[in-house]
Amino acid sequence: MTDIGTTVLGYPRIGPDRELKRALERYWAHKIDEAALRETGRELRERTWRDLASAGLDSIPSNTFSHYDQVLDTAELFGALPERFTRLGLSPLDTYFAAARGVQDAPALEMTKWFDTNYHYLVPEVGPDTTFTLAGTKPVDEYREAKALDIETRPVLVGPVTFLLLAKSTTKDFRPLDLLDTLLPRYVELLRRLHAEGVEWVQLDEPAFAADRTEAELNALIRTYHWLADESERPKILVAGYFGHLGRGLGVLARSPIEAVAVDLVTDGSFVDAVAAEPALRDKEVLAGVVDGRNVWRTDPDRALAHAATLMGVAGKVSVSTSCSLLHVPYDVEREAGLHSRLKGWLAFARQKVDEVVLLGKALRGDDVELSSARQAIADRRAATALADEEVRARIAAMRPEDAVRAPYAERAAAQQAALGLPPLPTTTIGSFPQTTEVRKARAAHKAGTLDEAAYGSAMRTEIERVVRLQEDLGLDVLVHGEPERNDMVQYFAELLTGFATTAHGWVQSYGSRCVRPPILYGDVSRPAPMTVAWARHAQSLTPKPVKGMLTGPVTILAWSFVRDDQPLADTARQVALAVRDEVHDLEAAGIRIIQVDEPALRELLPLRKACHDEYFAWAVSAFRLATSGIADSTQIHTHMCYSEFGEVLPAIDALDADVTSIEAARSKMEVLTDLSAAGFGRGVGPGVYDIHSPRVPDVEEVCTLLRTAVATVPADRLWVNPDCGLKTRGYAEVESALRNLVAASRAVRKELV
Ligand SMILES: CN1c2c(nc(N)[nH]c2=O)NC[C@@H]1CNc1ccc(C(=O)N[C@@H](CCC(=O)N[C@@H](CCC(=O)N[C@@H](CCC(=O)O)C(=O)O)C(=O)O)C(=O)O)cc1
Ligand SMILES: N[C@@H](CCS)C(=O)O
Ligand SMILES: [Zn+2]
Repeated sequence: MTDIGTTVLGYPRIGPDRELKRALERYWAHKIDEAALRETGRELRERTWRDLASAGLDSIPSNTFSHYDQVLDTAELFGALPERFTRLGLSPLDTYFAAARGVQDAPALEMTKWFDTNYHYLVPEVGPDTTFTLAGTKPVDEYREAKALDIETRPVLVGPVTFLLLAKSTTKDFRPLDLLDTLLPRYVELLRRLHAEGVEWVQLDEPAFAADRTEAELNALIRTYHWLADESERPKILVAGYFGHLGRGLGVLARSPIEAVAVDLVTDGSFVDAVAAEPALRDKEVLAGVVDGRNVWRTDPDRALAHAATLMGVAGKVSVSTSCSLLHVPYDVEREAGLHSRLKGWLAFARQKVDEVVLLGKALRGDDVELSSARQAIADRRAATALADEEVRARIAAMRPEDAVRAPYAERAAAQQAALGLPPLPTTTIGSFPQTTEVRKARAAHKAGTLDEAAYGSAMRTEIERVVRLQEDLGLDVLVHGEPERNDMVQYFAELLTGFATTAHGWVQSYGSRCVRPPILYGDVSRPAPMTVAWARHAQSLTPKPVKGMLTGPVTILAWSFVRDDQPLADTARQVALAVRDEVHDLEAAGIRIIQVDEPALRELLPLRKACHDEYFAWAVSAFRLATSGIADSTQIHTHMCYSEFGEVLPAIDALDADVTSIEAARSKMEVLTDLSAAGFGRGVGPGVYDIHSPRVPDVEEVCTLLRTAVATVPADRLWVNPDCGLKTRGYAEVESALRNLVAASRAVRKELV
């Protein structure tokens, strides 16, 4: 009889009420000291471990807590923070935060998407001279902390190969993976320390192997786990591969002398067959990731048990687990009093998923457990979502290919220039202006019912007027209304579309202290009424300058929601696209001449495996085009992208056919422009010249330098001047100065043109 275990690969850490977010922001504002911040972290860890232990998991992860990001933690742990931070003379914690957030003379590390999720990690910087040392004790400390509570845990670490594959080289022609042999001895040192501490198991995360990998990278995986396993004074090693199937990585891990492998059996349902066919797993423990760590639907117990059962007899031991860390889902659906009870019955957040794992473990052991309520929930959801919105489906079916095509760009560009008469290097912003405490308080009061609709509307209109006047004063060419009415660029729309539900407490960490409440897309989507027109019309009524309408695109709405898993994403995307299209048409009818449809998640949703790229590009691009066509040539469509490396999606960015694309570029010093030009991109482009991730204010000369670089690559008549992204996370003082410098730089470089 195969032994059965239960575990999860990780857990949320921001706190059920975002306690860590509040403590971090208070610490950064010098309102609490380091001890108080650390105490908040300790309380959250204790709560998590106690919850997981009382739920009945056999193995409990630790070191899943972070003050900002687990990749940054790893860089710090191995003494790999760049010198520009370590030489500042700050405390270790402030050095860590300087790397995360930047300070005036030391720009932060780059931040980018954690695989295909909306979580962002900080990109380690390494070069040929990087030396690693075991500089910290965080995994040991957190293990000890749990042990003192009488809770045995399994420290979780970013695996060495994934760490190096995620790192960025500071030197041309140098591959971070070449540092493997200098990094592995430090991991060995850490394993020894953990062993000496009494740690029985350690988890090394290697999600990089859910993407296509070269022979050299697979060899690095082989080398790593032979090297680490060779150490005799070490805990047992579990390697976790998640966010998709492991491809050839599975065979490598199965043949490595490690003790356990965690596999994701949710993302690709067929992977279970490859795992079952892997003879080298017979002496290992396999963690069957059958509970979805990234979506919020209740697990189908029969499917999960069938998958786990397939592995019995194949592996030495099978444990029921989540497909990935639960970092990507909210804490507890029980708190969602406002959710419709029927929908709530279909959902499982992190706490419920732990119970699912425990229940499935018991069922697999042959215990007499009650599965009927889980089965009933699955059946009820199936029955309910089968009730389609026939009107939406009929509209989609009636759409013809020509409905998603605009006139050639040259014709549109001429019509737009005639209508708008903009100067070369026009200046604009990406949409949001700082979300002040007053704005958030007004929204909270409106939600609580203490500020009525009229008073809330009036407060937002006042804010819009303030933002319009500020932009006029700054001398920007294309204005925005500033998005004060939006809690979030996806949630706002989800609240106004049918087919979506939103939560009150469903916070998920996006990066550092920033969180989102991803909406739950459970049914067919339509737009009952205009969503942004009144705000845009109000802003436009205040100024003769063009005001850009501001929408979120279909791909991003899907990427930042919990999506239905009962139909192809492509079908859901078309429904959302049609709703956005309705809004685009209404904005145009209201006299808005420029409309921006943000698609910052275009890169994020790109499948990790190349074999799936073409299918993705086809539906993602056609959804955007469906959303942005059927309008006059003179109406200018903008799109915007950020927080990603764009290399692989450049052809798709081109295929979107937007008139202007604003794109994050400041930290990478305009590199993206060369890449775009090389990909044949020939429309308007606004490379970000102000890094909004940092409180740093760029000076005029710095922006001029970036613009001169840009003008050397892109003809000036196609070049726009804007920040990297929206300004909602920044404060007014820094934003005003930065935008003033941005406008001054644009004017200065304009003069150099001719
Ligand atoms: C642009 N990005 C976005 C991503 N994903 C999204 N879904 N949205 C994005 O904008 N991904 C990539 C990038 C980077 N990621 C983020 C993610 C999150 C933020 C951010 O600023 N988040 C805010 C929360 C936003 C929000 O929902 N605000 C609500 C609730 C505000 C609130 O906390 N209210 C208080 C009460 C009011 C008070 O007294 O102040 C409360 O509930 O306690 C709102 O405004 O109504 C964050 O703070 O984390 C940015 C980039
Ligand atoms: N229009 C949005 C885009 C963020 S990616 C904003 O400005 O916040
Ligand atoms: Zn952005």
